[in-house]
Amino acid sequence: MDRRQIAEEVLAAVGGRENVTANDICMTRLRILTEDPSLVDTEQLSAARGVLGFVKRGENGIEVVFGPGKVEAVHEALVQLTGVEADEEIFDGVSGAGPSPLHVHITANPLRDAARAQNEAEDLDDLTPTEKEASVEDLVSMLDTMETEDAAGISPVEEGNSEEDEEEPVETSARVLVINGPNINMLGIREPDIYGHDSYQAMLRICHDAAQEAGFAGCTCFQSNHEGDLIDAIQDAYGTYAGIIINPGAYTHTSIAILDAAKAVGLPMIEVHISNVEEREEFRQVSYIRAACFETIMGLGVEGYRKAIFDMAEHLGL
Ligand SMILES: O=C1C[C@@](O)(C(=O)O)C[C@@H](O)[C@@H]1O
Repeated sequence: MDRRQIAEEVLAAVGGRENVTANDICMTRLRILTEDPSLVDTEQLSAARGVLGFVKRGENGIEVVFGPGKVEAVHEALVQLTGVEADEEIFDGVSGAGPSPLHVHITANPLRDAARAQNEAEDLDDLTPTEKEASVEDLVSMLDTMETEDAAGISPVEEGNSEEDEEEPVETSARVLVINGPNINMLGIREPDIYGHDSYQAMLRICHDAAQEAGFAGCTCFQSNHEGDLIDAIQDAYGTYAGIIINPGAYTHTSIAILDAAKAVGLPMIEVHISNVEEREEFRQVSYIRAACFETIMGLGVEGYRKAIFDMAEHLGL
């Protein structure tokens, strides 16, 4: 991703460099004040590469959402292109509307398509509680058959590091991806003395519930017995998910390629193992993925996924 090209695309969408009167960044957002807000083309903005969504602030302000770790580079390029230095007080005194709902641009990929399907189906507000239950169940089984359960999504979450963020919390669209490697789909059947009696379905339910309780907008569970599929899932998560919970199964101990994919996308990751691998065979003592994870949870059975999701939410400031 060429940061300068992205900054140029963003600038073109907000009415050109002359239309930018001030700018700043926070964790995942590029903040821009425009001279003439009517020149902002939100469709064009949504289509700009790397842009996950935008939030309008007051009359003239707009926050453009990028994945974590991307916004600084784009901001740097934007400052160079506009010659307008960052101003931390950019939105001080911006009156009027609080943040508008987050508009999200989603480009095609299988996980996102699953997300979109669920997002549409997840519009449960006008259903009765029983209908809601039923819809969630239907959805879970539908997405399970695709080896993907649950919502996928969109943007990372930002930390409320400014005063007005604390006053006007933006509803998050942060979604978490749970990736499981080979044989995890055999939970409940597979060596129950080591992995317990809880089924894979039970684990999916834990993830789904935990994600909802922890404040995520959704959760996708993906399982594959194939290394390349796991790598694809990690790559597809880029720009879509706020964080990844991963149990690579036996690939934990062998796969440099999965580690490389994790490092490539740079998303916050937690490594989970159902069993306590530290107390097992010598060959399980190596974990390649650990180098890309900020936390490892092991030996808690399927409950480890719940902890991971809550820890991820805390890490993201949800
Ligand atoms: O498949 C698995 C499951 C595992 O990752 C766990 O969750 O405990 C531990 C791995 O060593 C093993 O190969």
